[in-house]
Parts: sequence; C-alpha cells; structure tokens
Amino acid sequence: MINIRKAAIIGCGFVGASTAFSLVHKGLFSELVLIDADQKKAEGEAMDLSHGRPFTSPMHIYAGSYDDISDCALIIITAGANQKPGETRLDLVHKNIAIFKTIIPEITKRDFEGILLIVANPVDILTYAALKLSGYPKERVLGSGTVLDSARFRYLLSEHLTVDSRSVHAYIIGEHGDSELAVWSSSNVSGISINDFCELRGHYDHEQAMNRIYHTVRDSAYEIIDRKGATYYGVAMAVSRIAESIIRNEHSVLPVSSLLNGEYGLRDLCISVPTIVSGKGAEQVLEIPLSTDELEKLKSSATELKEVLGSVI
Ligand SMILES: NC(=O)C1=CN([C@@H]2O[C@H](COP(=O)(O)OP(=O)(O)OC[C@H]3O[C@@H](n4cnc5c(N)ncnc54)[C@H](O)[C@@H]3O)[C@@H](O)[C@H]2O)C=CC1
Ligand SMILES: CC(=O)C(=O)O
Repeated sequence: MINIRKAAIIGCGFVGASTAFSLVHKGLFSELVLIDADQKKAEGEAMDLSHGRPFTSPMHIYAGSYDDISDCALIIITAGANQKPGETRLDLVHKNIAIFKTIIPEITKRDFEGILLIVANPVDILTYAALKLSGYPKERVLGSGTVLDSARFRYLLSEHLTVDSRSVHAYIIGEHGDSELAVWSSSNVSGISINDFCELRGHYDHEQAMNRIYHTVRDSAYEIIDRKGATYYGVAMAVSRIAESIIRNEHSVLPVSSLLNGEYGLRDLCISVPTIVSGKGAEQVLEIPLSTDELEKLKSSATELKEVLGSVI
C-alpha cells in the first residue's frame, strides 16, 4: 500500500538536507524518512528539521532505515559523492554507480511501489542505472535532470529582460552537464518569442546575449562550487517542485530525465526533455519542436551519455 503523504530521502548531505528543508516548507508530506550511511548525520538533520515543526504543517521527520520505505509514495536519492573544484559530473560516475549498487537492491527487497527520483550525479547515468538495477517500469524512475538548469536559464533571462522569471518559458535539455543545450527556438515570454521580447526591452545584440546566458547556465555549478564548495538550495527547490507535481498528480511539464524510447530518434538512455510529470512519475515524454541545430546538439549530448553508459553498465 502506498502512503501518498510519505516520502524518504536517501543521502542527507547538503542536497538531501536542503531538499528535506524545502519539502517541509511545501507541506506535501506528513511523514519524511531520512536515511544516510552516516546514521548520526540523518539523526541530526531529523532533529534540527523537527524543531521547526511549530512553524509548519504537522510532519513526522525521523532518521530511519530501509525497513521504513516500503509504503513511501516517493524516494529521493541524493546519496553520493559531489564534485570537487575542477571535477565534472561525469567524473563521479564510478564512485556513485558503486553506491547505487548498494542502495537500489535495498529498495527492491522491500515492496516499494512508489516513484524513485534520482538527484545524485551524474544524474542521467544514475537514473538509467537505477532503472536497470530496479527493473521498475520506466515511468517510475526519473531524474531531476535539467529542471535546475532550466530554472537557472529562466532566472538569467528574467534578469536580462527585467521580467518575472515565472513569465519566461524556456528549456535547457540534454545531459544535466556540460553537453546540455538551450532550446532558443521556442523560448518565449508570455507567448512573445524571445528575440522579439528582447527588442521590446531594448536589447538587439542577440548572438552575444545568447552566448553569455547559455555559458553562464552551463557553468553555474562550477562557479558555485568554486565559491562555496557545493550547490544545494537551487536543486532542493527544483526537487521539491518535481515532488509536488508527482504527489499532487499535477501533470506539469518539467524537463526531467527519463528513458527515451525512440523520441527525437533516441533510445535506451535517460536524458532530459520536457515530460509530463504526474502521480505515475514520468508519464509522457514530449517531442517539442527543435531547430535542426538544436536536434543535432541533443543527439550529440546523447552520444556523450551513451559513451559513458557503455563504459559502466
Ligand atoms: N542533479 C542535480 O541537479 C544536482 C546533483 N547534485 C549531486 O547530489 C549528490 C549529493 O551532493 P551533496 O549533498 O552535496 O554531497 P554530500 O557529500 O554533502 O552528501 C552525500 C551524502 O550521501 C551519503 N551517502 C554516501 N553513500 C551512501 C549510501 N550508500 N547510502 C546512504 N547515504 C550515503 C553521505 O554520508 C553524505 O551524507 C552529488 O552526487 C552531487 O553531485 C548536487 C547538486 C545538484
Ligand atoms: C552540482 C550540480 O549538478 C548543479 O548544481 O547543477
């Protein structure tokens, strides 16, 4: 039986703890299980978060074990090494696949019937690994993908254009990593194409602005890691947004990472493209219109991921 009000977070480091904090504020769940290889860390986070309970909706937060997860509606996996300055996400693959090989069998041993949401990096590779290791139907395993990157993109566009970022509709797709791409061809502000809106706001040097914004988005994690050692607040908010769409069965379109089955001419890998996210998980991958150049970039991003998959799975 699934308890729709119950979730677990596996990995209570910077990202796991910040995700828990964000979920507490959303009030989506009434029970949150925290699991970490370092049990004391999970206990400390559960205590700290619980002390804020008088200020939020009632929620039982505790450090638990895998025996507590079987009735969860959602399990979020943030366990794994993070990037050190100069490391790419793909550099983490061997360490974090080894960690997933211990975590996923613990989950499948229990009668878990909910959704697995992967956040640890490299998220596209680990989402694929979780799918294969679990044997779950493809909808039930998704990665946070480029939801964070797309939020960074919308934020930077909103700053450039002095407009509310919620009115900016634009996606980063592909790998959550160095080969990701911006879908400029359909980017718009409330239906007005991005270049037209730029001109409305007095910006005419499209090429230069597009290059600057794309590179800033793509390199955001490196810039943050260089300054404070890790990124966690942005991703925590992205993850709780995905959780919200799952738990409230919202059918929101979010660029999560999930298994492609021929869409965009790609198959047998997990990569981010706009997807309907509902109580079923990654319910339907959408094929949005792409320019020839964007489709080529998506395919080359997929080729990079396939090469890594070939070396580890
Ligand atoms: N997808 C995304 O957009 C983002 C992903 N990340 C990724 O999230 C992951 C976590 O990052 P941080 O929280 O900064 O790292 P961290 O080092 O602060 O936390 C990792 C936690 O995982 C735990 N852990 C390790 N092995 C475990 C196991 N077998 N079972 C349970 N817990 C285990 C550790 O004890 C630690 O508490 C990294 O892979 C990082 O690259 C980080 C930011 C954004
Ligand atoms: C670390 C990471 O994946 C990010 O902040 O995008």
